[in-house]
Amino acid sequence: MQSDVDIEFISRYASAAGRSTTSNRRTVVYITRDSITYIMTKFHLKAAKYGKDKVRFLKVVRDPVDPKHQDVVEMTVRVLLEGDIEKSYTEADNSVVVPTDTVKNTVNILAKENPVTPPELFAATLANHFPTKYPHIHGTSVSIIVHRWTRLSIDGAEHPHSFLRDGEEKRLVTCTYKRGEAFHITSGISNLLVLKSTNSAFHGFHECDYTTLKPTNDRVFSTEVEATLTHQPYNTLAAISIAAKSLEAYYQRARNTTLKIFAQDNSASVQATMYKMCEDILTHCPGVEEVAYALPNKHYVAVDLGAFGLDNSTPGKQEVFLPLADPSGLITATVSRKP
Ligand SMILES: O=c1[nH]c(=O)c2[nH]c(=O)[nH]c2[nH]1
Repeated sequence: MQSDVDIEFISRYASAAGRSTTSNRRTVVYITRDSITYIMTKFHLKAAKYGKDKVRFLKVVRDPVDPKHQDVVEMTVRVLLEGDIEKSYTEADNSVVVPTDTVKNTVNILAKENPVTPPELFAATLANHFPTKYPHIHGTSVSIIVHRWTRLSIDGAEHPHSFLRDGEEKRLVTCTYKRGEAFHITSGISNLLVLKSTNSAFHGFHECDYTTLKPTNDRVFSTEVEATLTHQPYNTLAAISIAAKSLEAYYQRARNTTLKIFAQDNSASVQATMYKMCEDILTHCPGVEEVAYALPNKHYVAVDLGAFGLDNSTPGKQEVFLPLADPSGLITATVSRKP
C-alpha cells in the first residue's frame, strides 16, 4: 500500500461493499478491481437516488351500480429509487438502471390496478413495488400532490360527474420505504389560504429601542397553511391498507381542525393559535406522532386616511387595509408527544 489514506479508502470501500471481514480485532480486506478503481479516483458516490418527477394522471372511479356517478382523483407523483445503482454513475454501466420511463409507466399501471385513495395507501403501494420487483433496488421515496376537484352542486343537488377547482390548496403525501424496514408516511396540507377580519390580537410582546409595532386587540389575520402530519411507522403494506380509513380521517381532522381553530380561536398570536391546532390533532389522531405547521403572517395594514379627514386608524374604525405582498411573518412549530 502506498499510504495510510489508501488503506482507509480500501477499508471503507470494502466494508461498504461487504468485502471485508473482522475477527479477533483484525480486518481482512478483499481487494478487487472495483476497489482499485475506487482508490484511483479518490472520490466516492456519497448518495444517489433517481426516478421520475411530475408524473400526472387523473383517475375516474365509476360507481359499479350507477357508472355515470363518478369520482375523480388527479395526482402529480414523484418516485425516486435507490439501491445498487452506483456503477451507473461511476462506470457508465446502465445495466442497473430501471429507466425512469419504466418508473412512469409503473405509476400509471399501479394507478389502474389499485385504489388511489387515500393517497397515503397509493404512495405506500408505489413505495413497496420497486424494492419488491427489483432485487437491486433497496428503497423508494414517493411524493404525491393531490389536486382539488370538488363535486359541483347544481340547484342544491350534488352533480354525479362534474367538479370544480375550488382554490389552489393541495394535499401532500410522502412515503419512504427501504426493504426490511418500516414505511414512513407524512400527510400534508399546503396553499390553503385563509383570512379572518377580527378576533386576532397581538400585544404584550418584547419592546426595545428598535420597536415600532403598536399592540393591537383587533387585526386582520391571514395565512397560507402548510401543515405536515408524521404518522407512526407502519411495518407492512397490509398494515397501511388496514389503517387506510384512519389515515384519511387523520387528514380530514387536521384540515377541519386547522379551519375551525383558525376561525373560532380568539387569537393571541399566530404562535398560540398554531399550538392549539397541533394539540387538537395529536389528541384526536392516535396514529399521528408529530404535527408541524408553517404559517406566514400575511400582513394587512390599515391605510392612513387622516389627511382626508377620515378616521381609518382608531381600533374599530379600521375598514380599508393594504395587503402587503412582503415581507410576511413566518411562524413555524413542530409538536410531538412527550416520551
Ligand atoms: O402573531 C404574531 N406573532 C409574531 O411573532 C409577530 N411579530 C409581529 O411583528 N407581529 C406578530 N404577530
